[in-house]
Amino acid sequence: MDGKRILRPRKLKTENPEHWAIETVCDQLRSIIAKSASFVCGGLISVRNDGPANDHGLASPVKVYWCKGEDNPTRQLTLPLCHNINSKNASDNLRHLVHDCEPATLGKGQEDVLDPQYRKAGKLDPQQFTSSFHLSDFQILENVEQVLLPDLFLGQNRRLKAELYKLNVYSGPFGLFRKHVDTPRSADQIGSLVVCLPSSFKGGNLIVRHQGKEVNFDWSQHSETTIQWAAFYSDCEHEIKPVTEGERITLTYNLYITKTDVVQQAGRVPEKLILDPKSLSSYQCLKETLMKPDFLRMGGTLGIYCSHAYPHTSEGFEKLLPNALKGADLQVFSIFSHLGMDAEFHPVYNPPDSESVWEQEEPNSYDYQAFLSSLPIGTSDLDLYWKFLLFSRRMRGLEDLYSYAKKRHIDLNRHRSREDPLIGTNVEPLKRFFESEQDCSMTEILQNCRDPEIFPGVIWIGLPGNKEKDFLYIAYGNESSIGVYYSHAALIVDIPPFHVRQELSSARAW
Ligand SMILES: O=C(O)CCC(=O)C(=O)O
Ligand SMILES: [Fe+2]
Repeated sequence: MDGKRILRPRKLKTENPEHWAIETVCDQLRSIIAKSASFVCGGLISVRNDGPANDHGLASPVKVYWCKGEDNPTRQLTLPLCHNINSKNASDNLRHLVHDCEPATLGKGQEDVLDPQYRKAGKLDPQQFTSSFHLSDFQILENVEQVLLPDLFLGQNRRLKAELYKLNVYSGPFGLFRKHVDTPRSADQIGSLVVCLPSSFKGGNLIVRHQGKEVNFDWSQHSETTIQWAAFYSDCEHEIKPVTEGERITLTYNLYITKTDVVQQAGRVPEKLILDPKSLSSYQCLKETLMKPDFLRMGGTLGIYCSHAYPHTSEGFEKLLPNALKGADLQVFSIFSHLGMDAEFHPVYNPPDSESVWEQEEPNSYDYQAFLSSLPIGTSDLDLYWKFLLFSRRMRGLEDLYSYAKKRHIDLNRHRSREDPLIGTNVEPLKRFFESEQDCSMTEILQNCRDPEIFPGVIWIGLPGNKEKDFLYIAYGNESSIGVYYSHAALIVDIPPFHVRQELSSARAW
């Protein structure tokens, strides 16, 4: 599929208010996804000049202790350097720290490789060092939770857990880390946190990007006297520009989501910190649209491509939903849930384009007439056909539309456009080596391996950006092949018909 094309709701031939209202809600959703949610945050803590740490949020100088191996002495360095009694010793210790670090690797595919053109830095593993810096002294995780893990629906109780990952030193004049995305270590990893210790350097900006937006952290100016930090979702691309002078010394942490139990009262999010989805500006816009009778009067389905990447084919990911949702995806999910509508996370498969079964059909055209003749309502009106689909969803929900068609031998496949994605029934772990014995087409392999569902008439919003390996296959036959099939992630939202929305709005006080 052409990734650059904007997927708009299919334009029907007649211009009517219903189609106009669909366009409006799609634009609103696109703008929620494009602008509103945050993907990164950061802060600064000044180090006190002297005297004991006071309660004005100032930090004590940071002591770092490290030992390169059993035969080596344990060394200590206090940062900022000016806090050491003997400045000559301090500079020596800083040199020792730089020297004792091993070259830092980077993840390429499944491997960790050394490539100084791409990453030039030193590292110590957590078992080789300790420090007097503790995130909890400055409530850094609580701050990060407010931005990256806002509690948008009551009872959610998700929290962040940080695991110290490395100490890194990026030294001038060539220390850098080019554009990359951090390798998630497990299904519950949601972000990365970097804490820059007080040590003078120039350059070394950290730039974090997500969907065309970027945040540039220039820590050089206050590098000598402050601790500076940044946290971001792990799927955001980021880079460290070259350090031109000095030593940029960081502690990096992996951030994981955890769900606190109600029993663990201490871990509960205080009620005052739970954001009300109604306070989001996008909530108002959506609510107004949903109250318009012209918008999907008979109900319908939206397929909203996720804005962030998820390890949705990692073992155990399904259990983390919806807690694992990030940024704009969380906002979309919370708003619809709050309005009483079903929003579900599903893997989505883009059709194997080259398939002859789809090639036969004109792109973008449904074989309405053929389908209509197989329908009990016996009408040839396009709009009624459309409404029939929506109506059957109203009656029995999405899943039943599929089994309805199956029972009556209605081949939905024939009525889909070549471009329509297929929706995976469940979030499932990566399937390794599905074997197909004869000459199987890609469609058959996909269908046998995952059995995704075909829903004509889903209104797709956004772009299928991030993809995950979904299954690996070997197809035997005349021309045997081996390959990987990817899936995207989307939120599938069932929009009830207008009269049900009216009931929901009064029952739930929208
Ligand atoms: O030091 C930083 O600012 C970011 C470090 C980083 O991207 C990493 O360790 O993967
Ligand atoms: Fe990184």
